[in-house]
Amino acid sequence: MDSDIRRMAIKDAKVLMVGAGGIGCELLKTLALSGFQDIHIIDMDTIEVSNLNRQFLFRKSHMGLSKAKVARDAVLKFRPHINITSYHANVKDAEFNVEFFKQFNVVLNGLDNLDARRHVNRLCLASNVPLVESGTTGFLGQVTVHIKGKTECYECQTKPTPKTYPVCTITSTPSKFVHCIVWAKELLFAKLFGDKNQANDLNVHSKDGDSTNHKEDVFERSSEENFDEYCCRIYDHVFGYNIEVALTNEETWRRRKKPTPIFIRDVLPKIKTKKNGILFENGSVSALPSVGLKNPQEIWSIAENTNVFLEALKLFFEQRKKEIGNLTFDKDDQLAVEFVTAAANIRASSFGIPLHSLFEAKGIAGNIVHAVATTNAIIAGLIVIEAIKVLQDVNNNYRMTYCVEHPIRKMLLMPVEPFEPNKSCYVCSETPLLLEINTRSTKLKDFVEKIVKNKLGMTSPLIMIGSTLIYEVGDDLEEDIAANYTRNLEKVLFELPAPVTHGTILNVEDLLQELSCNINIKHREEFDEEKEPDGMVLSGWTSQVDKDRTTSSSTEPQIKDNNVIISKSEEVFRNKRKLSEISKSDEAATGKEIDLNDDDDDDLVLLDEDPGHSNKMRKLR
Ligand SMILES: Nc1ncnc2c1ncn2[C@@H]1O[C@H](COP(=O)(O)OP(=O)(O)OP(=O)(O)O)[C@@H](O)[C@H]1O
Ligand SMILES: [Zn+2]
Repeated sequence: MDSDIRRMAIKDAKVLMVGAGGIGCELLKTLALSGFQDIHIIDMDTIEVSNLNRQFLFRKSHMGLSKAKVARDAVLKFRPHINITSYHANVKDAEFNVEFFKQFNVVLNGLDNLDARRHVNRLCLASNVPLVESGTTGFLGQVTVHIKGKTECYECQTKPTPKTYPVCTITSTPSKFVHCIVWAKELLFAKLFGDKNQANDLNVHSKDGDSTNHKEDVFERSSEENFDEYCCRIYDHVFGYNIEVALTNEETWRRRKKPTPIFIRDVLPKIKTKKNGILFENGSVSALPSVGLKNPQEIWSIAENTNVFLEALKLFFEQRKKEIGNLTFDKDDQLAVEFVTAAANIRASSFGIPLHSLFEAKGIAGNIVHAVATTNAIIAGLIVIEAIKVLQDVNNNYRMTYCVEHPIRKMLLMPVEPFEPNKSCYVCSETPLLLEINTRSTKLKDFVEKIVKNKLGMTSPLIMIGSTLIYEVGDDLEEDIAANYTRNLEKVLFELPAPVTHGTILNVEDLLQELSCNINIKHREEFDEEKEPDGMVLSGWTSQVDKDRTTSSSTEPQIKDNNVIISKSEEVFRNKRKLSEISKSDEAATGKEIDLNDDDDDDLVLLDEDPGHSNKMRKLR
């Protein structure tokens, strides 16, 4: 009987899948094999070679084709009689509005970024369609269920920001290889190739507080300097001179191992002139061939790192001149990875930190967590289990399930009961927010960028003050109205047609997401540049970002990231949050605390599996 009900629920269901990547391919296959007959799938991407190792519905011949379409065709080959509709599009496109979402019984996410997840969450709330959300990071993964009014929504909990490091650790006292990587990409790379106007703490300060940056133009090449001379000078400055200056701060080294300055003359007694790097097939430049290196898994000697550093630096100036001034580190930029690896290794050597291979350094610099196909398969299976429960809607026994890397209570899959909606969540509970802002100096455009788009995640916002419409986004706006909005963007809040002052309530609405939110304005004259870099503070719904900002400096190097990693680290965090609650019962049973929230990401904590030693923990390095 039960199985009949289940079969009917599955057969009659119309489901929307968002994302046809690692999780999506597994999910589409599992849905089809479980008896689902009407599946719609949205993915904006085309197939790349890097997808083929785990997105098994795709073959080499599919490269460049739509993921959604190819996934559909592949599954129809073994389930020809079911309906699969594919959309090669961004889920944030206007066609996927509330009306579109309403036709589905459940929405299943297999996405890789926060932005799209938040958007789908809002559309599911607005259309009252249950959402099964998922994510994986290597061996870790999770499936969560979000049902309007019954469970927390995807945004009820604040999201953590990527891990940051104290400025002084990066600039003066690195103790781990990751500190050298952050220094190499966020400071050195940024200084040499990035936006010159950005704050950059590359130069250390001597004991009298004087910066080593005597000459403003220490990183500029002078007209009489050739490239080889310039590269050597930069090398000696950052690895030699700067370290010598740092050593004058005796207090710093009282309890620490002193670093060793490294000058070119110590590493490469005779500098040979080398030929230029060669162009890779895909057009990217590499310094490796000309310095006689090819194995990315090998750890280079300090002389080899020096050669790579000098060659890469030269190649940037000779062959990628046009990009200089606009570059930010990108893990897919071969030359940038080579430069950062070499620079990080030379610095690591100076500080007595073990060196790493290009492959390892790239992983650390790009925050790459290698995908594990089995985790995606397990997560896809769990999504289908939860989707079936949602469709049957019998006894509300939904579970948030976390896939962990090491057994906890001998379990690798940890089911947790869902939480209730957070009453102060501005997304599902529509609670008002408070914005402290200088209404006399802040322009509307700053409010739109920093608050409406970045913080509130709105894509098609409309801003009202009382009954006055002051800003709106839309393709079909009449010319004079659009021009009026553009003028408003340049106005200070106080000067808008309906002036924003202390006590004003702004209404911000996203028409596509059907989300509306009231923001109470509190005028404030001064903001701390370091702690409140936005020059405005949104509260009521406290985001992790705000919390972190108040404790760290604005110039603090951050592991900035692509969406993949932000969303993935967030999933790890969510795992930890829920698991820390599970750990409470373990704590009671074992009398020991399970340190799942251990901040030091080098330490893994594992319960001893031997029942005789069940209250023991091992700390793995
Ligand atoms: N806004 C969006 N609209 C539609 N599809 C999206 C959107 N954002 C992300 N996706 C899709 O979600 C999928 C996520 O899959 P996955 O995490 O495996 O990433 P990937 O891009 O395939 O692989 P990787 O990033 O690991 O190289 C991708 O296929 C991506 O195109
Ligand atoms: Zn919520």
